[in-house]
Amino acid sequence: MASNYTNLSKLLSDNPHSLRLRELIIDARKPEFELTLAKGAIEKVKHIFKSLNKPQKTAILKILMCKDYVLMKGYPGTGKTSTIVALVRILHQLGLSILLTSYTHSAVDNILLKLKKLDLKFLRLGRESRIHPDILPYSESTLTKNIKTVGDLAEFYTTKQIVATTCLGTNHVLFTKRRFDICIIDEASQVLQPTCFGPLSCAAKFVLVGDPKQLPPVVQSTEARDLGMDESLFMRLDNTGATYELNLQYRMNSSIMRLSNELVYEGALKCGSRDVAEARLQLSNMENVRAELSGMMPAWLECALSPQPVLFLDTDNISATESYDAQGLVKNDLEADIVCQLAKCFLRGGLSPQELGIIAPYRNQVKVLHTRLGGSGEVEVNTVDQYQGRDKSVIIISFVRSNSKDDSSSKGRGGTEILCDWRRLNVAVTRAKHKLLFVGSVSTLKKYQPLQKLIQILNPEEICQITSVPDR
Ligand SMILES: Nc1ncnc2c1ncn2[C@@H]1O[C@H](COP(=O)(O)OP(=O)(O)OP(=O)(O)O)[C@@H](O)[C@H]1O
Repeated sequence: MASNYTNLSKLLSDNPHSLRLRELIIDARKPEFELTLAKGAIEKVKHIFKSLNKPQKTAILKILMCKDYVLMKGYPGTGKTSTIVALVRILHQLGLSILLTSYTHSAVDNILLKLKKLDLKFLRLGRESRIHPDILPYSESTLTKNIKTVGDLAEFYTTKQIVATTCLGTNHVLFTKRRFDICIIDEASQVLQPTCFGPLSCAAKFVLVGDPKQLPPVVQSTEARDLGMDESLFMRLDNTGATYELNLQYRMNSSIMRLSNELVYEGALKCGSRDVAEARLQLSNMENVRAELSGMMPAWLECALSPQPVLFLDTDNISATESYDAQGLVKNDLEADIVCQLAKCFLRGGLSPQELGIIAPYRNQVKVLHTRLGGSGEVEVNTVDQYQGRDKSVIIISFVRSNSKDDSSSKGRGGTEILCDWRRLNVAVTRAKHKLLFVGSVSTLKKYQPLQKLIQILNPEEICQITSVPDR
């Protein structure tokens, strides 16, 4: 919290840079752009542009031409990381200094691992315990090990062309000494506005990379949320004419992508190639599993194991009612049984455990599933929040809620109920590459607007009734 106050005081400081930032952020002044690029600039970096698609190229060109800022809106799987890597290479080649930041340590290091492979040199600030082991050779303590004098240290801090840290890491002494040509904030739609002001105050212009249709900043206090604390800077600046969209995605096949398009993106999301659009789950041993189970396999399981990419398994016919543990936390044991049976079949069919992901909106259900799957090795079970920015070949989502309470009681839980959050649902449905399975009670889930919409947009063959309880 203290660094957020410090950042706010920086924004309110009496200097030309803070004044310009206030004009852009508080007064919502339109950002300015150069009309052309400097001669020769494109020639120098043409080879880096080659691997990018058209929206990615446009976004980078606009960044090179901007005088103030650009927002790069990256829908799920559209190559945000690849585009940031290309951008950093281009800026580096053009001799500009770059401050690279993100909300989490893992996102910073994800980009740095790719820059390392390309042989780019950088300084990674931050606690060593939070830095990826392969990035440690670029940490401050490693790189300053042989520096003996204050003068040499000052020179070291002022000459590193690429410096990377989290948004909260910009309270380092280095930032009192220098201003970067450009600062990039990845995962910007998850960062609190005052936290963003830290990196912004250290650079002449900035690039925010994010997607306001995915998770917003985490704000625990309902009062603060109601007062607008969860509005990210990305969201605030999204309508000023500086947003460039990356809409070609390389993750989901077309059936999975359609859900997100109909839920939130209004058809803007497109498959990057035919191969991506048509990709299906192909498992080497699935035919054998089907043969072994033939005659014993209920219709819903047969349907779930078929190559069909999207399926909602409805539990209404088996009364898989939600329950509560001693602390009053919600779980659903029967849904957990169904998820485990599905997981076991996919693993026996030849799916690698690393390519199977299980999502539950409630932590208690995550715990139950973890315990049940204990024997299955590395299958990751997590909440939606933990899955942002990640993908798996197959995703199974257990929605948990199943009750006979009337409509008004679930509305009573109102906007704070996790299942009412469109952005969380959007993140959940955009993690699977080849197959996406939902498990839940249609009659209960219809009481939550985003899920009502999801159920409504599914094709009839994408909904299947579970008619028999799986063995434990
Ligand atoms: N122009 C491109 N042409 C072909 N493939 C691409 C292109 N850009 C990105 N990709 C591929 O798309 C996949 C996703 O890229 P990347 O990890 O950069 O996406 P992202 O937007 O950061 O993902 P997330 O939504 O998880 O944050 C990668 O496999 C990457 O190689």
